Amino acid sequence: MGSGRRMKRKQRGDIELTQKPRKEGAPAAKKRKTATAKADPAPAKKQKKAPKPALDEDDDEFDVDAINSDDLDGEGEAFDEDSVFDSDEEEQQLQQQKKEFLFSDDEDDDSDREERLTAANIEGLTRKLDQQLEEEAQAAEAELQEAAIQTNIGGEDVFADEEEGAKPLSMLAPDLQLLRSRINDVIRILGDFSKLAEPGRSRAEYTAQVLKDISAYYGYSPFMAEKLWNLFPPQEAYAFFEANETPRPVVIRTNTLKTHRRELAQALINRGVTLEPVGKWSKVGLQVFDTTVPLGATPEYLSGHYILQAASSFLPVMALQPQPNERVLDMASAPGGKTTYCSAMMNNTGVVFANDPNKARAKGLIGNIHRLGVRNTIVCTYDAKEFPRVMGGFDRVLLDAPCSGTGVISKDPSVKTSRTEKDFITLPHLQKQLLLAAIDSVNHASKTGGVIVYSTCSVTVDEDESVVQYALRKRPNVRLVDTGIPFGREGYTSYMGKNFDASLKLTKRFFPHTVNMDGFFVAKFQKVGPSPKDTGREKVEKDYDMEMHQPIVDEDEEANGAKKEDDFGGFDEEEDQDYIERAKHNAMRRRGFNPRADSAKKEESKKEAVKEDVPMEDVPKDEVAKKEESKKEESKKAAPKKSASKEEAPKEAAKKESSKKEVSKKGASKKGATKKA
Ligand SMILES: C[S@@+](CC[C@H](N)C(=O)[O-])C[C@H]1O[C@@H](n2cnc3c(N)ncnc32)[C@H](O)[C@@H]1O
Repeated sequence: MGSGRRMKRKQRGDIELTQKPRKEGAPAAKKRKTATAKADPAPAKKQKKAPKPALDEDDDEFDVDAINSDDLDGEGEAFDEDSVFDSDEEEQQLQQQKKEFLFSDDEDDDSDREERLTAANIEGLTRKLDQQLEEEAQAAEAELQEAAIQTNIGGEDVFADEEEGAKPLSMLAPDLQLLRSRINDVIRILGDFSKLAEPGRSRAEYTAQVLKDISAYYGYSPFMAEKLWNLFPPQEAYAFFEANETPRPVVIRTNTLKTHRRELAQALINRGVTLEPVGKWSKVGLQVFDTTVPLGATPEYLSGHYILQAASSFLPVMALQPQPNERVLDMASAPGGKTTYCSAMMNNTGVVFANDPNKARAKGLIGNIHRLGVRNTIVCTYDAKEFPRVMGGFDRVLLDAPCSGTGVISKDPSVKTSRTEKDFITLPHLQKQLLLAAIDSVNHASKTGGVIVYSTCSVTVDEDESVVQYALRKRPNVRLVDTGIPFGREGYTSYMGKNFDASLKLTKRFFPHTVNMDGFFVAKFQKVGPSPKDTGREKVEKDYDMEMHQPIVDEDEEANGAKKEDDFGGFDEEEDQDYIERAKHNAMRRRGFNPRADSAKKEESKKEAVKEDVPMEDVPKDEVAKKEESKKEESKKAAPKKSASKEEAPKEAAKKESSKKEVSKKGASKKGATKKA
C-alpha cells in the first residue's frame, strides 16, 4: 500500500488521541504489527483492518513506515513503526471494544470505575468501523492499480522530465499521481542520501525539487512550503503535509457547570451520536465518531451542556490550571472556548476577565458565556497591550495569542497561500508585546498562582520559541515551568542555527501528524518577582494585595441598612454619600478593580476641577479659597477687555443673571422636594 493512503488511514484511526479501549493491564504490545509489514507487505486488505484508536499517553509518534523506516534525525526521536494492525489482533481488539467502554477517568468520585457502553453506541461504533474498513479496502484496490500504471517516473531519476527536453511538470496541469510519486522518491533519497542520491546531485537540488512538488501537490505557496518543511526532517515534513489534508476528529467539551460527562455521553448516544472519551488526559472531552443529529442544535447543546471545541484547545487551560476564587485574565478570549473552560474549572467562582478587542468576535464570546451558564466573567474589549495599565495583579493570565494559524491548516487551507514573510515579522512582534503585557499583569506574590500561559495554534518557531525566548530575556522575573500536559513534544532548544534557553524544552508542541490534534504550542511561566523596570506596576500588585486582605462588607446588608433608615427620611445625597462611596468601593473590589486606583484618579480630577470651572461643592474648601483668589485676580486683569466690547457685555451679563436664577430655582425646588418627603 502506498504511503499516502496508509497515512490517511492512520490519521483516521491509528494515530488517535483516544484512550485505548482495552482492559487496564492488558498488554499494550497486542495492538500493533511491526516492520515486517514494510519488508513483506501483506495483502492490502489484511493490513488495512482495525483502525481502532489506540494511543497511550506517551504515544506522541506517528507511522512513517510508509515513507521510510529510518529513525528521525536530530532529536533522537523515532517514528512509530508498529502502527499496522494484525487482523487477528484487531478482531480481538474489536471484540474487546464491544465489551468495554471505559469512562474510567470520569470526573466523578468513582473515577476509575469501568462503565459499559450502551448497546446503541457499540452498534454505532461498529457500523462506523465497518464502513471505514470498506473504504480502506477500496482505497487499497485503487492504489494497487495506481502502482501498476506508474511507469514514467520511477526509481531515483527524479530530475528526468526536466532534463530530457520534455515540458517541465510545473508548466502542465499538475499530474497529481506523478507529483506524489516523485515526492515519495525524493523523500526516500533524502532519508539515505549517500546511498541513494544520483552522483553529482546535491541535497539542495533534491530539496528544491521536492519543495516545488509539495507546493504544486498540496497547494502551498513556495514560501509557506519551505517555512513548514524546515521544521522537520524530510520524512516527518511529509507526514505533516499529509496530515494537513485530513480533518481532525470532532471533539466536544462537557460543561461541568451543568452536567457530568457520563450523563452527557448517555444523552447524546440516545440521540444517535457515536462517541467515546477523548483520552485519559481529559476528564471532560468526548470524541464524536458519527452522528445522526447536528451537534450544534441538540437540546443538550442549546442548554449549554457542551461546547464544540478542538482537543488542542483544552491544553492551554489545562496548563493554566485556574483555581476557584482566583482572579484570572484571558487576554485574547473570543469566542470563549478557553474562557468558559476556565470558569468551569473555577466552578463559577472568582472572576475571569475575558478580553478581546474584536467586538464582532466578542459577541460570540458573550453568547457562549450565556449559553454555558458562566457567571464569573467580565467581558472587555481592550487591545491587550494596554494591560496592565488597565488593571493588573491577576493570579493567572492566559494569552492564547493571535497567530498565523499554521497549526490549523486542515481547518483553514487558505493559510497555505495567504501568509507572507511579512506576517512572520508582524505577528511575532505583536505576540512579544502581548506576552510582556501578560507577564506584567500577573501578581508575582499571588498565594495560589503567579502563572502565565502562552499558546498559539501555529507551529512556526518565530511565533513560539522565539517569542518565549524574547520574554525570558526581557523579563528575568519569570521562568518556564512544566506545562503538566502528559503528551506532546518538547519545544525546540535550537533551530536553524539559533540557540534558545535550555528551559525551552519545558514548552510543548503538538502536531497534527503525531497526536491527531491541531498544531499547537503551549508555554507555562511562573512569575517569581515583580516586573523590574516598572515600579508603578509593583505598586498595583501591592495595592491589590492590601485590598484583597480587607474583609468585603456585604453590599446588600449595607443597602438594606441604609434603606431602613431611609424609609421616611428622604434621600439626602450628602448624608448618603458615604454609603454610596463604600458600596461602589466594594462593588469594584468584587469585580476585580482596584478602588484605590479609582480614588487616585478622583484626586487627580479634583485637582483638574480646580483648573476647570466646576461646581464649588465638589472642590475641597482650601482649594475653593485658592480658586476664589485666582478668580479675583483674573477678573481684575480682564476688566479693561470687557469694557472694550461694549455691545457684548450687556448680553453676557443678562445671560449670567438668568442662569443664576435658573440655578437658584433648581436649588429651591430640590430643597422643597426634600422637605416634602
Ligand atoms: C486564537 S484567537 C483566541 C481564541 C480564544 N482564546 C478561544 O479559545 O476561543 C486570538 C484572538 O486574539 C484576538 N486579538 C487580536 N489582536 C489582539 C490584541 N491586540 N489584544 C487582544 N486580543 C487580540 C483576536 O480577536 C482573536 O479573537
